[in-house]
Amino acid sequence: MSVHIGAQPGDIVERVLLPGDPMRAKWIAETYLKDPVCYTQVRGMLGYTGTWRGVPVSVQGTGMGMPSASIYTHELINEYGVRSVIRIGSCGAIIDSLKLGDVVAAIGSATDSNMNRVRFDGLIDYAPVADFGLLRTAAEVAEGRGVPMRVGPILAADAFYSDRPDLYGRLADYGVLAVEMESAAIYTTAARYGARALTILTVSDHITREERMTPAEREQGFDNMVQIGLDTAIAGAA
Ligand SMILES: O=P(O)(O)O[C@H]1O[C@H](CO)[C@@H](O)[C@H]1O
Ligand SMILES: O=c1cc[nH]c(=O)[nH]1
Repeated sequence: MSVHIGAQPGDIVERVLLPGDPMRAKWIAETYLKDPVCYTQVRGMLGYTGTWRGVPVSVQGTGMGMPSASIYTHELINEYGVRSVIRIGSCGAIIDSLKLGDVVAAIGSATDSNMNRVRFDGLIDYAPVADFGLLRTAAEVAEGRGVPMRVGPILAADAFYSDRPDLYGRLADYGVLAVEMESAAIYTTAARYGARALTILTVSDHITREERMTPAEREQGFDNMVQIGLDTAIAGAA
């Protein structure tokens, strides 16, 4: 086992879905995967492996925020040989044209996190981006399913409760679609260790309209996103 994941070598397969919420990982495993096996309960951050359309897939909770997500992404890639990670999360819409339940894929992730400033000594504004192959596959899968999926940049924020909500409006002026809290760290960690990463999100809140899903909807109301994530994860392996 690694420091934060209680799995043995071989328990986790090379393609992993990453919800922030560990209870969403449990729901996905029990709802979509065949013969799911829970391989870790360390810190309550549940992880499962099963099969989707006959192909082995793992699903691992990451917790909230970039420090937590980067721990799980690092250990999955470096300790368990994971080659592709697809975050499936909730987000707050920044732009007006998104509504609750809409699906978003993050082509790139702006961030207020200090982690990459430390990495590059504050000299470079590193641009965390999605793997193009995964993004293209997800776009094709969404289209094939008839699910409109908005592709664009998002914000990965350290704070859920921001003291600077005025910045959301400015980000919208620059085409930033939505805010969540992990994508920049997952994209950066995957890039650093030669793995592929994508973030797909479902709009659970609207930042300016003050609309929001219930906690139960955030845990289990994401069918379109989950199935796009699963089909994208197994593309080429089926
Ligand atoms: O629904 P998840 O995947 O946890 O993602 C979003 O929800 C949490 C905040 O409520 C943060 O983790 C944010 O990124
Ligand atoms: O990080 C997040 C996730 C969902 N909704 C938000 O407003 N922020």
